[in-house]
Amino acid sequence: MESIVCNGIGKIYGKKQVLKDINLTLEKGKIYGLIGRNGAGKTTLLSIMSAQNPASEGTVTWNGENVWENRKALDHICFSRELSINLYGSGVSGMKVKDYLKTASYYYPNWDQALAEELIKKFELNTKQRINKMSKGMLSMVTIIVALASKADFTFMDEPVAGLDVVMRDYFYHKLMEEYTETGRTFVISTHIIEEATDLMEEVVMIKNGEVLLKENTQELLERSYHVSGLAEVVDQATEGYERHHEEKMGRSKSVTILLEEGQKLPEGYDVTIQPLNLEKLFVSLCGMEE
Ligand SMILES: Nc1ncnc2c1ncn2[C@@H]1O[C@H](COP(=O)(O)OP(=O)(O)OP(=O)(O)O)[C@@H](O)[C@H]1O
Repeated sequence: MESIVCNGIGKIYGKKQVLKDINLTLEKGKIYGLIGRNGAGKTTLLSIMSAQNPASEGTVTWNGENVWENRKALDHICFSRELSINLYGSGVSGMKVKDYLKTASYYYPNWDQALAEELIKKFELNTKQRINKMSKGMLSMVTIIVALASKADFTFMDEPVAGLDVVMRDYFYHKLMEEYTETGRTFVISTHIIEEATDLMEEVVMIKNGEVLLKENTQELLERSYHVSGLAEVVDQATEGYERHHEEKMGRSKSVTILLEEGQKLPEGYDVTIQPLNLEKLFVSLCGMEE
């Protein structure tokens, strides 16, 4: 089975360790959601997995081959980087969209020009416009076109919907699913708009402070995540022995998030309210601010 494997990836910038011992396997034919707070290390990880940035420690392999400076492996991997103010001053910023897309078409051996043109039309992009004259949403559209038209087996997208209006976000999710269903490519999508994208994610990879906090089938994760609230002492009794997170106290009441472990059932016989959590709320529970 085609896969990308991160083996003990670490990244240090100056004195700061931004990724620590990342061990991750990405399988062919899945959509992964990569979520983490600002600065958690998502972009750094995607750039290392696509060999755009060297790791300080560890290796990334595609089908067992190190991806670093490996043209054969990189033909199968696309990281369509966010076009942003960061690129201003670089060669890319003054480019016309059509020239940027032409460069991408040379780079990716399976480039699908018909798909690129379909997306250009749907997004109503003027391809004669220069990158540095585009709005944030338009820049996202260009990165989406490169990602989808690359037809790379492993395609990474960093906040692809940033700046897109709700109509365009909806179109993107639809097009992504269509592409995924037709081709069985693997997508890794980092996003801060978690709720909207939950249904797309077969697996969720949560990054916290440069480490993988969890990697799990999204549905299974949600089926074991609950919010328990009520009188503080009753909540404490009801949740004893469970994996607990994010306790919040309000006067005599409290709430806590519990994650059921294998074989564990929900607490019974206590006067508490138990509600399932959505992915966004679970994320806040696991990665939110410390009390
Ligand atoms: N080129 C760089 N030089 C120094 N530090 C960097 C560099 N790139 C990223 N960092 C630092 O690495 C850490 C992780 O950044 P990264 O961009 O990977 O996070 P992220 O999870 O993608 O965040 P966001 O959601 O805000 O985009 C941050 O502390 C950031 O300041």
